[in-house]
Amino acid sequence: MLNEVSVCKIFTFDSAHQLVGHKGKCSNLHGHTYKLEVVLKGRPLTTEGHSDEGFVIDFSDMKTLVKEAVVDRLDHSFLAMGNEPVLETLVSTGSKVSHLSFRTTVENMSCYIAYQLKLAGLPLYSVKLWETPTAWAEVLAEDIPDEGPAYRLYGGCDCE
Ligand SMILES: Nc1nc2c(c(=O)[nH]1)N=C([C@H](O)[C@H](O)COP(=O)(O)OP(=O)(O)OP(=O)(O)O)CN2
Ligand SMILES: [Zn+2]
Repeated sequence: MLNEVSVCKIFTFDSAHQLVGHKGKCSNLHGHTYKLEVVLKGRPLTTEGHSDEGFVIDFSDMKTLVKEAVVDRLDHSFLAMGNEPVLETLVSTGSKVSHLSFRTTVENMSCYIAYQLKLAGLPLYSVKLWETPTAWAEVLAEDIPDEGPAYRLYGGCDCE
């Protein structure tokens, strides 16, 4: 019986957000360079002579799939819950907005990303999202319910 192996690829993206109602400085509009660690788990391919022999997944395919499913959508966008006073101006002036409909904490963002990667069919093990060089949240794929993460939704969202 072949054993499973975890593989990890790291991505970065830059986004702005605002935590309305936060007691501290994060109630201001501000930005982060997020660092995203995606871990996939599976059995390395055993097909002799195949390009992917010995791979759980080719890192370059992983890069394409993760960028398509989440990174390119979030990069250089405003991460919107929907209750931010600046949102209407951003939309009306054509700025890139990710309409997420949940409070854009790093906890919720990590769950959202994990759910999107599961929906994309990746053999996800976990997602770790660094919001700053000193703060991260991590979620295991098995802890994301099939019907989606348990954050409170505010209005409609473009997540699906
Ligand atoms: N549990 C959470 N706490 C906070 C979140 C969050 O998503 N989850 N988010 C923020 C802010 O958006 C932002 O990330 C600021 O965080 P903080 O660590 O306080 O940032 P600093 O730049 O001050 O970090 P230092 O490295 O300590 O200078 C707030 N809290
Ligand atoms: Zn922040």
